[in-house]
Amino acid sequence: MERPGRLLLQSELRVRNAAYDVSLSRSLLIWKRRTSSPVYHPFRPRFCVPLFPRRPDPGVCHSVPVSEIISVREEEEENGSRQRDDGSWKKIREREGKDCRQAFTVLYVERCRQHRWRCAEVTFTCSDEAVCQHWVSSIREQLASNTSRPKHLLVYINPYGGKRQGKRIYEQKVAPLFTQAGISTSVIVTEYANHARDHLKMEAELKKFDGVVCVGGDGMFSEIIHGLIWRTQIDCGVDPNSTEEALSPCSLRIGIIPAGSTDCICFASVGTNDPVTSALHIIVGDSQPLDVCSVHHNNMFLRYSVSLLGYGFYGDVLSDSERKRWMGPARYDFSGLKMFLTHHYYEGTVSYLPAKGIIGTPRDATRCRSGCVICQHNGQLNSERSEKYEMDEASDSESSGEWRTIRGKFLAINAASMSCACPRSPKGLSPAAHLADGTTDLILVRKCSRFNFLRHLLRHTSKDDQFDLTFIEVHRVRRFRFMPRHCQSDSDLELDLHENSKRQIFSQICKDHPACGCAPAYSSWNCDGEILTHTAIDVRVHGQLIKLFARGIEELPVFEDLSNPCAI
Ligand SMILES: CCCCCCCCCCCCC/C=C/[C@@H](O)[C@H](COP(=O)(O)O)NC(C)=O
Ligand SMILES: Nc1ncnc2c1ncn2[C@@H]1O[C@H](COP(=O)(O)OP(=O)(O)O)[C@@H](O)[C@H]1O
Ligand SMILES: [Ca+2]
Repeated sequence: MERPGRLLLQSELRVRNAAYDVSLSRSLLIWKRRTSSPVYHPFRPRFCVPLFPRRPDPGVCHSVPVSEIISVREEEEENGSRQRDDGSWKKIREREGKDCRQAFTVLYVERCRQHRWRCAEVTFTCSDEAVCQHWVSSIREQLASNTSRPKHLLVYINPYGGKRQGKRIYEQKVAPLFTQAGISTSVIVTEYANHARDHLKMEAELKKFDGVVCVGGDGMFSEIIHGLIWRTQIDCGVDPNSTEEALSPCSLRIGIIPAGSTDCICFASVGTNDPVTSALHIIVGDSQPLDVCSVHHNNMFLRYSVSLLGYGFYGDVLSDSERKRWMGPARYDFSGLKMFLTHHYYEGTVSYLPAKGIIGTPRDATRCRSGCVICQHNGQLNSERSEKYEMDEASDSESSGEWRTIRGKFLAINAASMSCACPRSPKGLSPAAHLADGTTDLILVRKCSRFNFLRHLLRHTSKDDQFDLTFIEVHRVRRFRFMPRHCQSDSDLELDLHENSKRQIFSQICKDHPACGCAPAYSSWNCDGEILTHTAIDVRVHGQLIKLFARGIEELPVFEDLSNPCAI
């Protein structure tokens, strides 16, 4: 068997007017300039920004992982011009040697600022046609042997998400890249809300595809997972409505092309909201598992959530902003300010099952990043647990008293299954939350002054810890329940009868008169950007139920000369 580092090909080729030693192994394509004194650097560095001064001069030596090559294209010289194999014409450069007859272009991923990826290209010329052919076929062979790359994709576009640019973004920025990478697509532009969900549930021929692409915002992504999770359970014979049954993980990966208002699922799993970056993560076949919460009311299934489940502040912001959709993404700023000033608090009881045996807490300084060991460790733990305890987990723990209960008045109750980072808050609602650790971070913001709540909110946008305040508590949990005060048991209600009846009458009178300062009894739940129809809910985390075409946010690489294959 061949060792991974063994060279498959090595030739002297030309890049523009300079000679390069070019080599291909299973893992890397390297081109290294032959002369030791660099005079002319025809290429941009692999990284757009010169972040790494200790690296060898990037004009002299480049390396690209084979896994990050997008495609290879043959170029042919004809009548003094060079013709691409796609038929378009390109003027040959004068400085190219006359003996250079054949050329091929490699398209590859280039990393730019703030986790953005771009498609870069390099053209190699060689005097021998056979050598050129050999290079092209060898690179293509390597790409074809990568089984994680998708070949056929089912694309859903929400034409009305965000600034209504979904269709244009897909056609102009994404589709040409898919074509270059040899990916075939079946595209559906949705005609009504829940079109994508219902198509996935009932019609889509999922066997034909290697993945689903969602062009839209968090609400559109929610439609896609509802369709896909439902369909997977039906196909696997699992009751999708069950509160206790373990759900079957979905095999098809989902790619998100951000074209919505918040796009926090894309931002928190890729590090940026950029359609080209997302398209490239899909092309190279990345895979990132993701936790999903199921939400039930009285044993009746309501919805799934992957990012934020928010009662109080975020629920009110969403309800208010839905009436202002015409404003586009700015509706959240408007409603956010309005709800901050309104300053409603809500009473209720939160019970939760703390996540035991896991590594990590919501107050950690470590962040969930590409290849996260915490997600790997806790993910493994979760699958062992579900094999061991099967369906009895909840009742067992309840009787053994593992559940904890908190009663109080809350400005907000937020459950973040991932950081919920987005451009508005680049570190997110729970900066240390993990994409795939099988837990959600339950954040309780108790009634406090407007000034204190503002301090908490502003800390989402600064380096300060938004949980380091006396009226905030945060717990990493596997399961939780919420019961608004007015739904509590008779004995509870009797205790508060006097105060309660006074309040209920008062709140009814005041429902349409918020200026009097009387708070309504209920808020609603914001579930990944959708309003839930019930306030009393039971939430359970299903670790790693779905997978994205993403790899988590990449750490900024620290290059040492020795780690660079060109320097060895
Ligand atoms: C006074 C300064 C206030 C700064 C507060 C910053 C906190 C912002 C945290 C936002 C967390 C958003 C979590 C994601 C929610 C989306 O699912 C949802 C729906 O997104 P979509 O419209 O479908 O893209 N958007 C909102 C705002 O509820
Ligand atoms: N063709 C359509 N017409 C109307 N609504 C749609 C359509 N397709 C999807 N939707 C709905 O639009 C809502 C918002 O979509 P989303 O893409 O998340 O944008 P935004 O981030 O601006 O909210 C989602 O709830 C989705 O179900
Ligand atoms: Ca999680």
